[in-house]
Amino acid sequence: MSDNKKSPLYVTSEIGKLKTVLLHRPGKEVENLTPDLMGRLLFDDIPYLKVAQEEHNYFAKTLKENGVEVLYLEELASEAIQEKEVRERFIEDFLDEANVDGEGLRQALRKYLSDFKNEELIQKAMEGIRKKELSNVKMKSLADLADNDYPFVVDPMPNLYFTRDPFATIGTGITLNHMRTETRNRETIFAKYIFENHPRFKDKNIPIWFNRDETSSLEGGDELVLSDKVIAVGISERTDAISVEKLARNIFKDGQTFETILAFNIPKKRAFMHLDTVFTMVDYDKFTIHPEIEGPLTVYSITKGDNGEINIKEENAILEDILKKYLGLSNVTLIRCAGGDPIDSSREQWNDGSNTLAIAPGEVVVYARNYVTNKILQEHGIKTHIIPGSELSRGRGGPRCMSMPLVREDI
Ligand SMILES: NC(=O)NCCC[C@H](N)C(=O)O
Repeated sequence: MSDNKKSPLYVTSEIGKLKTVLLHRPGKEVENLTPDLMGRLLFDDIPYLKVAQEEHNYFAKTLKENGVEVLYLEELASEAIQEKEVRERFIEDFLDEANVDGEGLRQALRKYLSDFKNEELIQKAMEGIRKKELSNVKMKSLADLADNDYPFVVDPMPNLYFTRDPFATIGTGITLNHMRTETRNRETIFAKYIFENHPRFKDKNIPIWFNRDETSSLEGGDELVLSDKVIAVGISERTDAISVEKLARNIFKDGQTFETILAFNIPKKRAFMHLDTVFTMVDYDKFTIHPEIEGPLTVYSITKGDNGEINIKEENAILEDILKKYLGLSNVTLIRCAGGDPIDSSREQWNDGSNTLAIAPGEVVVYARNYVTNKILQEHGIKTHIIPGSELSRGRGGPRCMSMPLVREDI
């Protein structure tokens, strides 16, 4: 893929030196969480925003100090809607996807949003709109008069700081994902507008391997680029098996270097919502793993067949041997979360002990609170960049979940 090195997107591994990454600093959307909303909006507690932002700033600073260009979702999105026609289209799509029904309410919201500058409009779209914000806007909506208990006219999107999930960079393209839940599916509108309209990406012929109008779901936390030939995808609580097959057919057709997709069938449960909550790559031949998935794990290989067809096979070997075979390695080490101790590993996995972000081969960003696993990583020769995550982890995501690499060097 060396001809493509000028592409605004270029990711051929999980561990190549990280050059450009997309983050979102958590904003007021997190303060629109209430106990009644937590379950539906996929949080287990309400983070203290001030501290969550400080922790996030530390994360961004760690990346910048290590030579990474940090881009912010909120900035790219507001730069993408500069043209009046694009901004208007964005508002209409946003209202549709927020299920704002009834012309009276839509008119009130259009009027309310018309005063916002682009940056403020994007922030507002992210944070949600409380009913009381519309008290000065004349509204003629029967629904508003009748359903007066619910405090929002538009729900917040508190999971946006997990930039890993709504789209994923693979090679020089993306999957623009269809998410399992409505709350997370709404987030994909920002990536759609960025890739279609931002000068950095617009007209750059970025291939889209999977689009958000698909009916089956695929989420970025399940998509791991292990090498320029091999992709791992989780079949999980969030990603359907059929989505993996669709991705394989599209990516194999497109002339990229990828030849195999390893589909990891993992238990469907909240704590393991994506493959990257239980398995990440930390070095050429080393991976973190949560021991609880090792027993139930089944891996299927999908390879390029003749005439655009694909071959699907259940792999009958242990995970180390499957990885050795497809990655052409003579040795593979699986580093178990908290060394496999049943109590420490489930506690640390819950707070993303297995969810590392590699910034170079053998160098990862991890949360301080997972000190048992971090020490074991260090004993395996892995350099750990330790960041605080007491508030950030309340959303159930770690450093890999909070980052979407756009460019990495080849390994
Ligand atoms: N890749 C990841 O595992 N992302 C973490 C997403 C956490 C978020 N609260 C969610 O449930 O979707």
